[in-house]
Amino acid sequence: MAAHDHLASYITRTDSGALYDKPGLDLLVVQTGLCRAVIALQGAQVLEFTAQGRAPLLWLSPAAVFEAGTPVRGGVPLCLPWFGENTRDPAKPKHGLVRSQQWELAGSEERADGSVVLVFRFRHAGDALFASSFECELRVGLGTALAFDLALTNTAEVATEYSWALHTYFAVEDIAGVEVEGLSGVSYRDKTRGFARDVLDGMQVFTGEVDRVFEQAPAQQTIHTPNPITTRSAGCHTVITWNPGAELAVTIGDIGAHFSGFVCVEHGNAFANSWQLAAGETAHASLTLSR
Ligand SMILES: O=P(O)(O)OC[C@H]1O[C@@H](O)[C@H](O)[C@@H](O)[C@@H]1O
Repeated sequence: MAAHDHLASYITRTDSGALYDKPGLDLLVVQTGLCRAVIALQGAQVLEFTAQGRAPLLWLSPAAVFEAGTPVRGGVPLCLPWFGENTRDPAKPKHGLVRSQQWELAGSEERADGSVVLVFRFRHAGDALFASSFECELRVGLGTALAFDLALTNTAEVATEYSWALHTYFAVEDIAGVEVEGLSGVSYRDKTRGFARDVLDGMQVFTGEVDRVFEQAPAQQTIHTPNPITTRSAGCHTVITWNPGAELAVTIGDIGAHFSGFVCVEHGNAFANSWQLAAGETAHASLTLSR
């Protein structure tokens, strides 16, 4: 594994000023024979991924804000240690704390197939936002597909509940034509109807605001849009489908009229699938995305 202070030749350090003309965040650009990726050290958030000869996988909002402590709209933010509103204290930030904090690049590895893996670490000491201490390792695999391996360790002395999701924004031609296959027959909670329960019959389509949490979801989905996208997961039992639709999007500063260019199909463990980790326990999950 290459030490983080001697970057491998395929990694370039840059910042959001140089890449997006919006200074504020440190970025890594990875360029290999198989792909190009841009990753923010804040949140270990992959912002762009394009496999050689393929269409870009991810959507990064043209209106994204690049400021320390502000989540970047697009790519693959990791929401953790809680997903969505904090149920015990709704005044706390939505989607936890790791997406808006700096991570450490702990190393990188090259695989025989030409793919590379960047290893990111984050340690939380335990504070008023989240009492238990924990450690996360996120391994980001960059090859013909984009792959994530998450290891979360509860380093606190008490058992703790964690909910989380890799909140992927996929680039689509037009949300109105998108169909997500692989969730038919699965029970979901509909956030647009007070988390009422329902069961999806057929494809998930997006004819307005969609905000659904599928529990006990299957391990594979296909997102039908020009250049379809495949998602495969292991150990992720919750899938969230989200697009705000035109009306709500105008109230979200970093989305606005751009809402039709993305669909969020998020993978993790939340609600009934949240992780209960004993003191010292580590849990693992993985996700592979390709187009
Ligand atoms: O604006 P945020 O905090 O990134 O959240 C975006 C969306 O994330 C989704 O996962 C939630 O289900 C939505 O309810 C939420 O609006």
